[in-house]
Amino acid sequence: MSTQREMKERNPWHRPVTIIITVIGVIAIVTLVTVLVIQNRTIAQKYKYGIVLDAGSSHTSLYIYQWPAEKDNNTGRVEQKHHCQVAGKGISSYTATPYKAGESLISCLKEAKENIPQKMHPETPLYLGATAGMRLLKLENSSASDEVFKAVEKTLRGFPFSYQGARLLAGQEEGAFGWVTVNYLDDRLTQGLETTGALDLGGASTQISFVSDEYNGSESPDNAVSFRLYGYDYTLYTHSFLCYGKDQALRLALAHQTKSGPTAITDPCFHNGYNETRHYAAVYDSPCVSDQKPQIVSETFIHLGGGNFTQCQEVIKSIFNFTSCRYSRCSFNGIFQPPLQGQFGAFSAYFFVMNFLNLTDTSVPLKTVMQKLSDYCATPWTQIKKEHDIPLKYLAEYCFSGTYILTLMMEGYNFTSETYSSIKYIQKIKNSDAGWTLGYMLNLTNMIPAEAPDSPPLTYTSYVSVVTVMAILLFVIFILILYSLWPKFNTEPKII
Ligand SMILES: Nc1nc2c(ncn2[C@@H]2O[C@H](COP(=O)(O)OP(=O)(O)O)[C@@H](O)[C@H]2O)c(=O)[nH]1
Repeated sequence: MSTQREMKERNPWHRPVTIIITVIGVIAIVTLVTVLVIQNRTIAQKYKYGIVLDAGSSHTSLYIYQWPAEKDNNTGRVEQKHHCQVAGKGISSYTATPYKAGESLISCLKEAKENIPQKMHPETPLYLGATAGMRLLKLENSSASDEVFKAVEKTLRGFPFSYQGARLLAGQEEGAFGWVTVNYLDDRLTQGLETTGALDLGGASTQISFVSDEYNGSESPDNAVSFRLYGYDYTLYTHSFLCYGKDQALRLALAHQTKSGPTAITDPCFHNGYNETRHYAAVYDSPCVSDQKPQIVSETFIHLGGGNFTQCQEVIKSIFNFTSCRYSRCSFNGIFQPPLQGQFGAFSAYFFVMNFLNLTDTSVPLKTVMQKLSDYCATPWTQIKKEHDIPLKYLAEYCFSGTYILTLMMEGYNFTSETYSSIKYIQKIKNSDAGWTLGYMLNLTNMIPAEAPDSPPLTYTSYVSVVTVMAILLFVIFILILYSLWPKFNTEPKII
């Protein structure tokens, strides 16, 4: 002890040197870590934005997406920042007053202005895609559809965003972009993992899209969409059935039951006690059923409920045509479909309906699911109305919609009681809605590269951790070297 004290006393700069080196070392480490963390945070807080309007048959939705600015054209995750549901019906319902289709979008576009920083407005791309509602309107009245598009375009151009066009999506695009959305959000594309199929049920059309090892696009090439994403090649099977969305399918079912022009029908897909007067003109006012319109005996018919699941299934089966198939295998209506493969995500109305019916758990045996739906359909209308406080128009249709979903899947697409559990009913994946809009924007902004981008070997967090640990290690080694040199320092004053 006394020798040490003597050494310190004889070596006047011994303590100050230690203190100074320690202080400098600590300052260096703190500075290094602070710079790394601040640098990281500043970059991550800068976002870019994109807006997509989904002009569907039943309504229009606006989605705002955001992604970290520095991860443009890279693997950076694009996520949904905001969703706004446009009040009123879909744009295809404004044929008599097209300007109102444009006006209907204004409040959601104003919300978009509030949700995106002002300085980013001019560089925020704005897209509108219209689906089956407008596809039907175009078939029915092409000039009316043009007028609606013009009105919508006028409104969109009046906002400070970078307007990129309003257009009608083809059925294949709707199916393929829904598939891209699901697999992008599930992080399957960057890693080349086995993909998830996509089942989308809208109001006017329904899409099925999946990759099958037994499909390379040579049989029925119209159903093939090929992609190269992140260095992996995909040949996707996709088909969109126009008129088989749940609202048009209900018209097909009603048309089937009223083809002889009766004044009343007992519909097994509606609850016992249900009783509504319907106009023939309204039921048949769609290109999906207009050619089946009976010679009218009366303007209206009484729509009574029968509440019978099995009979409802029979009615629904009759809207599918299973008789002709010119391919090796078909789903229905003579449309080719390869064997089902892998997991499937079922979204949009698949989710709304099955969620309402408490039937989203597909690990429950299909037999039990059918029994529960059968019990629900057999529940009297007065009791259903007492138990649920939602608009009666929607409430009345869940027995039909649930039965339609199961029949479409089992009879139409050929799922079995064994493969039913490969379906997951989904609404959102990591806070972004499942649907075609995200895939559409990713494609149009070139956000998914064909080749795998050169990514740094470490994630940013690992990089910061490694640099910090190495800095501390170097500092400790530096101190140890210094200590090993101390005897030399200590002897010098002694010599003096
Ligand atoms: N129960 C319920 N049904 C919905 C909801 N949103 C839409 N639907 C219905 O689900 C169907 C499909 O809706 P959507 O996917 O928006 O189809 P689109 O309008 O054709 O694009 C339509 O029949 C809608 O009326 C919802 O939040 N709840």
